[in-house]
Amino acid sequence: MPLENPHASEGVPADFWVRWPAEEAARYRKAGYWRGETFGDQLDRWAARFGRRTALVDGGSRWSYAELNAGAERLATGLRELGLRRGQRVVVQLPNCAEFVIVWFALLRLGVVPVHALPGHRRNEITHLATLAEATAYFFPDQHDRFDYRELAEEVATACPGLKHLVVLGDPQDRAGFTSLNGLMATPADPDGNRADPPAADDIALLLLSGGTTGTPKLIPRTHDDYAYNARQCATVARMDADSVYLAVLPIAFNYTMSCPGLLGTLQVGGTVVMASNPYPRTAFRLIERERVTITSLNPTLVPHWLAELDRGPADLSSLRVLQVGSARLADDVAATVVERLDCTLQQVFGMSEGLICLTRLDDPVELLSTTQGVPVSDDDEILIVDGGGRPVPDGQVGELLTRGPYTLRGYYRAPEQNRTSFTEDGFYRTGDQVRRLPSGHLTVIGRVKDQINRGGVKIDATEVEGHLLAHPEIVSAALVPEADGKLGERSVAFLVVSGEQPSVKTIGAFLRGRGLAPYKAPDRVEIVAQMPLTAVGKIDKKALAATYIGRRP
Ligand SMILES: O=C(O)c1cccc(O)c1O
Repeated sequence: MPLENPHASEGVPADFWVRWPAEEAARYRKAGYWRGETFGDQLDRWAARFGRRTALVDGGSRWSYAELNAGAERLATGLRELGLRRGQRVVVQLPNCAEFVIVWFALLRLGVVPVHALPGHRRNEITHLATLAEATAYFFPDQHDRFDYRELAEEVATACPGLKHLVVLGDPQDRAGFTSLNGLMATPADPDGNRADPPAADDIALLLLSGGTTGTPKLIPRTHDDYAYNARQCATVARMDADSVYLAVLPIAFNYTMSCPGLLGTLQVGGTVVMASNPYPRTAFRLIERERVTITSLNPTLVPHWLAELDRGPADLSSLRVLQVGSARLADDVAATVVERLDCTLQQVFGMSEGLICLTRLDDPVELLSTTQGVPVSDDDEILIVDGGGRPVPDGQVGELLTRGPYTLRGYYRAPEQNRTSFTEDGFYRTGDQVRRLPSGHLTVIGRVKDQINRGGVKIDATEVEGHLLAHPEIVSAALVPEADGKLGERSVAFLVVSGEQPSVKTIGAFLRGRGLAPYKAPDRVEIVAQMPLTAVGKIDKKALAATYIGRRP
């Protein structure tokens, strides 16, 4: 099956992915946004330029740029000998560790496309991703966070006959059909072989996951060209340089941690990336002290834990210059506290794996730093803020954010139906976020129109969970609705109409786990109702549910 529809650039709906129109692509190249350089080539260039500088720190092990490149070279050779080829897709589900980075660059050097699964995903999600992407391999750890991924891999392999290779980081336990990642990483390098059939810079480099609102996770194609630009712009705005030390606290598979500026933004300026193996502030503080970390990124849920850890005892965070907070709305008062308590610059981040990234600028006045979610990172990010009828609203008024630009997708991967509704005819992506724009260009996130719960920065697709709830024999009707939560920002409430015995949160959670759903998607609260309020067109009226049963204030 061809990976792309050759007519996509002529405006014909693409089955696989939608390229930017030729005119825009030419403009982005001319402007120097798209540089025609793959991530494999970038790693070569960085290794030549930054050779012995430290690229990566993971626990006690340190990798120079030259060592990172050599490691990626060996693994790429091993993966090629295993049979992986340019254009194939693989599911990668690895925690924050050096191996994630080596796997990522080895794959991209060959033009094999990683699908960025999250550590919390389980049978249902991984099976869906592997099936949708027609993946030929699955990379996973032996164990992580008290979960054994080897069992999961065996279940997934049964459900996905197309998965030829199960590549495990750590102990394969002699399980049949498992390939040891460490073994592959010891392959003698064949650099020429690895470059025999290189990808193009405007090919899909990776597939990110959408937060989703339509029942099943969607895949976001990102090219070498556009993703490198994303990382570079964010690194410039965050004023990163070769002395920057970035601490990866949130899952590395997140777009936020990968390239806003994250891992990729740091590497392209010759800085150092430090992997935190867990998100606890104590771990982070120790690493900040030891490695003299200069920048890290958190979500709003972690912020109070950091402040509490500061209260607990002295910590030397003097090296920290920028604290990014994003992936959910940071409350203005918490932002003000961060500005006051931490001797570094708060940088609010609002963005999406689909593309557009907004950052507050380091020299923004405190008022803007603590009440807005920043300005797009590219001069060519196009922003429209529209009312329900699609008409632009004046500055200062709230509307839905639409966007288009040099690193914002033009269509989801293999989702022609979805693409008809997620994009305007002229290629603007409908973000589903409600924002307000100040005359300075700063955006403030007010709410959302999409059917989603943002649970501590992790997005849950309400429709997807409702579909699973309806599979329960006694659930007649189901609606998942966000509710304000002091710790998570939002938590999920499942409103249920049931025919038999009333299920509890616990039994519902167990039921969903049994269906292979990621545990974070289970409702935090269950509310049984006699019947659902309906809208004029007969859909469940979630606004009415929220108004009746949910306190508006946290
Ligand atoms: O949700 C966000 O704000 C966000 C920020 C940076 C990068 C992302 O992918 C995001 O989803």
